[in-house]
Amino acid sequence: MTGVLAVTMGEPAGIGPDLLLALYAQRRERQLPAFAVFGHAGFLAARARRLGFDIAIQETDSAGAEAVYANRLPVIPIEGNVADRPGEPEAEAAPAVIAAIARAVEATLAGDCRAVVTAPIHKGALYHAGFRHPGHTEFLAELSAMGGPPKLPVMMLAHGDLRTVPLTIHVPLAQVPGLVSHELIVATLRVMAHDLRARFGIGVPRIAVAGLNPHAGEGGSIGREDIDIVAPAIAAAQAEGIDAIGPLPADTLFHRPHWRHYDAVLAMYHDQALIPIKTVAFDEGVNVTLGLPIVRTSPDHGTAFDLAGTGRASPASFAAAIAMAHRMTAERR
Ligand SMILES: NC(=O)C1=CN([C@@H]2O[C@H](COP(=O)(O)OP(=O)(O)OC[C@H]3O[C@@H](n4cnc5c(N)ncnc54)[C@H](O)[C@@H]3O)[C@@H](O)[C@H]2O)C=CC1
Ligand SMILES: NCC(=O)COP(=O)(O)O
Repeated sequence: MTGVLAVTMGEPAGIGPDLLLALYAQRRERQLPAFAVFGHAGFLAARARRLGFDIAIQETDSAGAEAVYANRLPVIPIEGNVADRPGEPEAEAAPAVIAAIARAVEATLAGDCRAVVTAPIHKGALYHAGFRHPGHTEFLAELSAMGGPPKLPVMMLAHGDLRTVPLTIHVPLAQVPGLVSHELIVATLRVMAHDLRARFGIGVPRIAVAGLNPHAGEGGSIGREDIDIVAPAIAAAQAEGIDAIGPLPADTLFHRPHWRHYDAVLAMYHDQALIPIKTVAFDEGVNVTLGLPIVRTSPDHGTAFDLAGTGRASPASFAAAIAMAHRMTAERR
């Protein structure tokens, strides 16, 4: 697999543009693989000036980006109304934010780029502008399906050997019990088992499944979902040869000696999965989407409007996302 990594510009009012510019400025000392930014060139130049970066930007296409990268930041131009106003999201920028993601996926599916690394989007700002996907994860699945029915995308947060997956993602907590189903658990375990092998090189991945209820239901006295739904789904996955165990109490599962026995944890909802990673590794955690025909990674943090345009945001998680996308595609170059 040849070419650059496709980095999307993300929410212009957030820290994503600051970080990708900072990483380009530090590309040599960090030994970063070549990347191109799918974004608005004028906006990126303005943000670079604001932050005091002496970065030359060159508009190009995916094929020309690798040759440009050594001396100029390659930008695959996305047109639109994108202003340099840190901390002030504007609905007019939303079409360019969305188009940057769509174009990056298109180029990667076509084999012109190696993988997609997304800068954070502000979900509220995009919903306001009519974006109908909960987040990148579901949008990427739809784009990757190229008009067919989307496959199940699975969100994983990863740092070292701690890897967590939320079964349900951006849904109100009140809806979670109704969404925890036999089919979704088995399908998610299949994707995890497959991609832990294919993307992470783990021969026989061991997956722990967290219970939905406190103490995994305490034998049914604190909710029956773990007995009626989660346990039978794990048994069905085991019958297919997937090394899954549970349901285990979510609070003690993340006690360090415990999670080290597993290659990944399937949690039942967003915060159950993301809090452990963001507690131990907010600076270096990576969000990686499983179940796609392409590699997609992202920093684990969001748009941090409070830091945008200040130069104070840490690029470490973004750098880790780039490094993971590089590792996952390097052996196929
Ligand atoms: N992959 C994506 O597109 C993601 C998008 N988001 C979106 O970001 C928006 C804001 O979300 P929040 O919950 O406020 O989380 P956030 O991660 O943007 O900020 C939480 C706190 O962490 C700090 N922080 C974040 N990144 C940092 C960095 N690189 N260096 C230093 N400090 C940093 C912020 O200043 C803030 O105090 C929401 O719209 C959310 O949906 C959140 C996570 C991922
Ligand atoms: N909390 C994780 C997050 O918001 C990232 O979602 P996505 O945009 O990667 O689907």
